[in-house]
Amino acid sequence: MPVVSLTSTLYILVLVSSLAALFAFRDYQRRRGLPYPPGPRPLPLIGNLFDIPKEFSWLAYLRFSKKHGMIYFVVKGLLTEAMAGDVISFHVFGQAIVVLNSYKANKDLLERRGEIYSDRPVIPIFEMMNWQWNVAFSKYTESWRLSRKLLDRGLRPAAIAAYRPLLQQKAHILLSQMLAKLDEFETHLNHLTGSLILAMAYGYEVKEPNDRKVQASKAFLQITGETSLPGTLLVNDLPYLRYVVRYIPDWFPWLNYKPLVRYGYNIGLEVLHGPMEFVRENILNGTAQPSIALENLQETEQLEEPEREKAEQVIATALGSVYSGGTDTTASSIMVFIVATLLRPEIQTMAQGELDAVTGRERLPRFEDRPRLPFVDAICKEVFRWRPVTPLGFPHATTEDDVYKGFFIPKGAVVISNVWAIFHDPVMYPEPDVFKPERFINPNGTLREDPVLASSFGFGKRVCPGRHLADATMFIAIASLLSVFNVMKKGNGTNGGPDMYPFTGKGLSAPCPFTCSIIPRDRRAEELITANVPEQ
Ligand code: HEM
Repeated sequence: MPVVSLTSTLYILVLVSSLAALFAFRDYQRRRGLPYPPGPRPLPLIGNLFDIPKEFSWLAYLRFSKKHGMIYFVVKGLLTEAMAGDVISFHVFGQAIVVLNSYKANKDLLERRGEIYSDRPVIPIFEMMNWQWNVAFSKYTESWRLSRKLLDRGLRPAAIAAYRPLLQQKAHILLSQMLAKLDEFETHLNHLTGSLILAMAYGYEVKEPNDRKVQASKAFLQITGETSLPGTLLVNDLPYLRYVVRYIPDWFPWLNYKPLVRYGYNIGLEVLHGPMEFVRENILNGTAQPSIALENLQETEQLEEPEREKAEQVIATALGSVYSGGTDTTASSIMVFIVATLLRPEIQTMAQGELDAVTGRERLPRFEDRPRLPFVDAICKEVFRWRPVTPLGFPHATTEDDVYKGFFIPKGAVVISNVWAIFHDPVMYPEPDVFKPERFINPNGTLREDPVLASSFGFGKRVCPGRHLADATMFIAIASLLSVFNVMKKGNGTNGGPDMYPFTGKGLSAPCPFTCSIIPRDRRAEELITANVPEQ
């Protein structure tokens, strides 16, 4: 007996080693001997599964990047370090993951070679929830192009400029809500960004602070953030698992995805169809308000079936993607501003001085004031840099084999932009962990433009279509808040360091719940708020 079992063991060993050697040989042939970008040594089969942490992976990627490629050189007699490990790679169950840690590598690949770097990886959990319709997760296909064209048209700078009165009105509502319930600032910020997108996209007016449509988009983005990155869910790293998970009993740990899939599936349907049904009903009743949906639906009227149905599907998917992707990102960025103000209160005083000089405290700030508010603008820029809410952007995928700096990047590789690494490079941004809007002010007091900051919104063909809206919303919300409110630490404690305000560490990085005092600056501020409450 023991002899038979020894023989079988030997057979298995020989088979496994031969298969491994065959795969290694075929992989070597495919790479034409070129190496993959540097990275930690993978273990057999599972690869680097345990090297990629489930939380704050941008920090781990930055560490690996330094470990695998810091170079040192002398500038003006000083020993200077720079990152050469700007492209690193990992393998998880045979899937190549390439992380781009510098602005240059992201521009070179995602933009200049955009034709082969603009796909999205298949994320099994999203397919299980039936979320492939979403523009952000869609493969690089013709239907993505159609939805994307609609979004680029509806959210282009000229279109956003036309929405300025609406943006100002929403900012004034924010101020009045803050005044009424000072402690509920997070709810008010979600209301601001959610109601703005729902009004623009569907002509839907949010009335309740906890409106169901706003909650649904928040839930959608939260699931996205918590499940999309490599290393967060086993089923994403080992896609074949999706075919067996339905047979796994509910009590089984790690692989019980059924509740998540059910929840995500329902939220997905709500986001995709809910607001569109609202618009269609209103068109029938003759009460539809101007919106991107209405404008596009009217254009489809002259089409015949099935073209008309297809066009309506493009509108629903494009707007469902905007509604699900644009709410929480902007609201979280304004929350970052509040945390930054708590850490550096003098920033608030400086910005208020600038605002008061422009408005004379006779009125609230407007978009036309922006050129005369460089410091407020610098605060918005520094918020994006200091704590980017999407520190790893959203993963791209390659559609062809490629070679960069002598390294092989295979077709189907997941490509991640480490925006955090770009924004925390001490050579480009000295003292990167300090919130310092001053870094964007020129010695003559004007605003210093920094093209690198655009990285907050991704790269190439998949760059965020909502970036102009996000930028405008951030400016008007921050300028309006600063002009009438003081943000202060609650109680009489010290302001502490950045660790006092922890951030979430999966996909989307937003401040964890915190308390603070947001109170009107004085009687004049209260009068300005109440005099500007829009009629609803
Ligand atoms: C502070 C606010 C925001 C940030 C930081 C942000 C960031 C991003 C990033 C990093 C991407 C991925 C880009 C890439 O793959 O290279 C993205 C994609 C996207 N964003 Fe935003 N975004 C914000 C606001 C918005 C808003 C307001 C909207 C809608 C009005 C929006 C809609 C989208 C959509 C639909 C995509 C998918 C694009 C595609 O795959 O073609 N985002 N965003």
